[in-house]
Amino acid sequence: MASRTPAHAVVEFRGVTRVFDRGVVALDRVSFEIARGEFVFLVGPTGCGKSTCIRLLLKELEPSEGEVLIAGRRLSEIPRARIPHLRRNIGCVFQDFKLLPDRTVYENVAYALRVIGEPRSEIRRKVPDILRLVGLATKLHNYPHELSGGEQQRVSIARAFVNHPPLLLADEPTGNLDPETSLGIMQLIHRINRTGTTVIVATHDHEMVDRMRRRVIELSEGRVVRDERAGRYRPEPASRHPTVPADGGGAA
Ligand SMILES: Nc1ncnc2c1ncn2[C@@H]1O[C@H](COP(=O)(O)OP(=O)(O)OP(=O)(O)O)[C@@H](O)[C@H]1O
Repeated sequence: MASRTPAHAVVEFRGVTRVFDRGVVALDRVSFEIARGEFVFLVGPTGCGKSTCIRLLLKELEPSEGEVLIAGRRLSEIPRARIPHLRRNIGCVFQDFKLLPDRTVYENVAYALRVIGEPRSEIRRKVPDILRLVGLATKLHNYPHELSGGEQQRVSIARAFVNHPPLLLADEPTGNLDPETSLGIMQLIHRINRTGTTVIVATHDHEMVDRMRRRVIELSEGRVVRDERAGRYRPEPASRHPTVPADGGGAA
C-alpha cells in the first residue's frame, strides 16, 4: 500500500497504541506528523508516554497497533539487521548522559564514529570540530567524572551530533541540570536544529518550553491532548483546549 506520509514529514505516528504487560496502555491511538527541520517539545506528566514515543522511534519497542514512520518508511518493515542503520541516522541525548566513564571526552565522541567504521583521519578531523562547537575544546582529555553535569551533557550532544543525523531525539536532556546550565544545553540543541536537523525533546522542563516557544505536543495518559505551533508548557488561559487545566494544575 502506498504511504500517505507527506514528502516533508520526517516522523509520523499513525494511530499508535502501545500496551505493556498487565494491560498498561502507555500510548492510545497517538497520531502526529513532524516536518523536516521542526523543533518539537513532547510534554506531559510522568508516565504519560513520552519515553515510549522515543523508544518506538528507535525501534526499541514495537507498537501494539498503528504505525511509526521515519522519512516515509514504516519502522515495522525494517528488518532487525537494518536497525543499526536506522539508529545511525538518529542522534540521542538522555537525562543521564550515558557516557563511557573510563574513556576521555575525545574517546567518548570518537567511539561513536569508530563503531560505524569512519576512517581514522575523519575521526581526527571531526571530533575536535564538534567538541569546539559544543564549547569543550579545552576538555578533550578529561574523563566524564572530571566534568560538570552540563559539560557531560555537552559531550553527549557532541556524540549524538558528530554524524550530523537528520533527526535528534532528546529524552529529558536538562533533567539533571540547574536552570542556567539547562539554558545553555537548550541553546545548543536549538543551534543543532538550525542546521536543519529535526529535533524532538521530551521534557518536564516548563521554564525551557515557555522560553523557547516552539511546537508543543502534550500527552496525557497516553493520548495527544494538545498540539500547538508556538506553545507553552501549559496551554494559554484563553486556550481552545478546555480538557487540560489552564491554571497550572497537575504535575510539573
Ligand atoms: N517496559 C515497560 N513495562 C511495563 N510498563 C511500562 C514499560 N515502559 C513504560 N511503561 C509504562 O507505560 C507508561 C508510559 O511510560 P513512559 O516511560 O513512556 O512515560 P513518560 O511520559 O516518559 O514518563 P517520565 O516523564 O516519568 O519519564 C507508564 O505507565 C509506564 O509505567
